Amino acid sequence: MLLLISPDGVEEALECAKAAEHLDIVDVKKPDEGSLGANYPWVIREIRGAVPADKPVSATVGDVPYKPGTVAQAALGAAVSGATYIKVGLYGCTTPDQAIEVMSGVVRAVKDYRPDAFVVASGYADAHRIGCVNPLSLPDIARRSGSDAAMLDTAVKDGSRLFDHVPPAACEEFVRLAHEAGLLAALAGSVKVEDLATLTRIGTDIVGVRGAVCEGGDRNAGRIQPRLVAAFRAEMDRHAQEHATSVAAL
Ligand SMILES: O=C[C@H](O)COP(=O)(O)O
Repeated sequence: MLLLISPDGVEEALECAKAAEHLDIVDVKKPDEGSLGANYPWVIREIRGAVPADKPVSATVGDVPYKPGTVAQAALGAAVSGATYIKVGLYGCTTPDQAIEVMSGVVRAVKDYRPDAFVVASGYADAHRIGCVNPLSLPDIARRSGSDAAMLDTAVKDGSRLFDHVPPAACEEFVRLAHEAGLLAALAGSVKVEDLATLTRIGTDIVGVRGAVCEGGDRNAGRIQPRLVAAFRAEMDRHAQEHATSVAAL
């Protein structure tokens, strides 16, 4: 399982750089603009320069409206700024067809510019609270739009977590559908260390965190701490090993 960490700007990205050996993807966002809030192009550029070259930089394009042209142009902006993972939160899409239209535009805009870029179609585990597409429709939306991964995060950061809205069995189904479609499955949403056993067991490819690696577990007031990133990674590795041992024993 890959570890994606979301700093809110250059200062925190530098903290991530200190813990670079423990993480896999640095995900630029602007949390005060929403769960997948987009940051400025120059921030993405600066973070790309600050993070070791072998670590991919991801950028969120925002909690986007159903405006395919606008979103495609914004996604290209993120790619031009140096992000190679482009994450789109399909906040304003109420039907799978709308979401496919938005993601198809993103895929074309980004891959025409950089064919090896990795496009992530993200929905929300708490979609029922905001009226957007159903979480389990994301793998099909990602597949039909030519995206590379399907993701879930939570839209409302009020302390409720991924499994509060999409229980483990449904997350397992999400991962299964993503894999069946040839995609990676990414899961996030106030994920904590105690969720790692389940996320590992169900075959999650990427886990995204912020709060869990911030001081005091506070994604807003706390800052990302390299020692918490290292500790989170150690737990991930421990669970991966335990899981491999239990599978081998079957
Ligand atoms: O993409 C990952 C998100 O930033 C997760 O943030 P969170 O762990 O604070 O919910």
